Amino acid sequence: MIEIENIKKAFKDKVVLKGISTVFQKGKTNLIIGGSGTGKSVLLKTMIGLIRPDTGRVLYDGRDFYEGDAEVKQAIRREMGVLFQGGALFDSQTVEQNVRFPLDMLTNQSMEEKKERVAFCLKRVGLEGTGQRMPSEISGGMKKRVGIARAIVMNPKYLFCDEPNSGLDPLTSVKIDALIKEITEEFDITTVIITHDMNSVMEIGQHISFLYQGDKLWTGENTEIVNTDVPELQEFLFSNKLLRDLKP
Ligand SMILES: Nc1ncnc2c1ncn2[C@@H]1O[C@H](COP(=O)(O)OP(=O)(O)OP(=O)(O)O)[C@@H](O)[C@H]1O
Repeated sequence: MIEIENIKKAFKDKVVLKGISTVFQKGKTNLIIGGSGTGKSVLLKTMIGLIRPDTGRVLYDGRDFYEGDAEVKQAIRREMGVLFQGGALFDSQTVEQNVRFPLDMLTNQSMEEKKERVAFCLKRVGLEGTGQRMPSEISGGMKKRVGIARAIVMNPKYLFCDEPNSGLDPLTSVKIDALIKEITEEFDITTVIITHDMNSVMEIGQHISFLYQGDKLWTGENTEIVNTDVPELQEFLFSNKLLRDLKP
C-alpha cells in the first residue's frame, strides 16, 4: 500500500499540486486520471523521487520515503518497478539485455541466475524466445511487453506505469491493460497507472483518483464512476461518446 498525504508542489509561482491525499491499494490497479496538464505526471514523479514535493508525505507500507533515513529510501527504490511512456528501451541492446539491465546494475547475481530470471519474466509477458531480437525488430505492443518484463524483473512491490497505452491500437491496449492487471494480482503488487484512456478506466480501474487542476476531486471504482455528481469528472468522462451513451 502507498499512502500520499497532502502533497503540494509549485514551480516558481505556478502551483501544480494543491494538496493531494489518497491511498493506493496493494494487489490492485490504481489509476490516476485527468485531463492534460492537470498534474498527473508531476504527482507520479513526487512518488518515485524524481521531484521532491514542497510539503506532504509519501508512505510505502508505512515507511516515509522522504523523511526516512537514506537506507530506507534506497530499500524502497529497489522495490519499485517503472514502465516508462514509450517503453524507453535501449535500441542498441537485445530484448534480453534490456530486461536484464536492472539486475546488472543493482544485483550481484550470476549470469546464469540473471538469464533464468529474464527468461521467466519474458515468458510471463508472452515473449518467450524473443530475447535475442533487437527492439527495432519487434512491434509497439511487444516493446511495451519488454518494458513490463524489465519493470518486474526485480520482483517489485510497487509498479508505476506512465501512460502504458500511448501509441498502441485499441486491441493491443486492452491486452496490455489485462497483462498489467494480471501481474498486479498474481504478484500482489501496488500498481499505480497514469492514464487518460477511458477504456483503461472501465477495464482496469479498480481504484481511481481523478485530478483536476492540481486537486483530487474524486476517488472510487470504475463500477461507480459513471454515477458521479462531480461536474468536472462528468465533463471528463462524457467527452467520450461510448460513455455518453451509457450515461445514467
Ligand atoms: N519541471 C517543471 N517545471 C515547471 N513546470 C512544470 C514542470 N513539470 C511539469 N510542469 C507543469 O506542471 C503542469 C502539470 O504537468 P503534468 O506533466 O503533471 O501534467 P499531466 O496531467 O501529466 O498532463 P499530460 O496528460 O498532458 O501528460 C503543467 O502545466 C506543466 O507545464
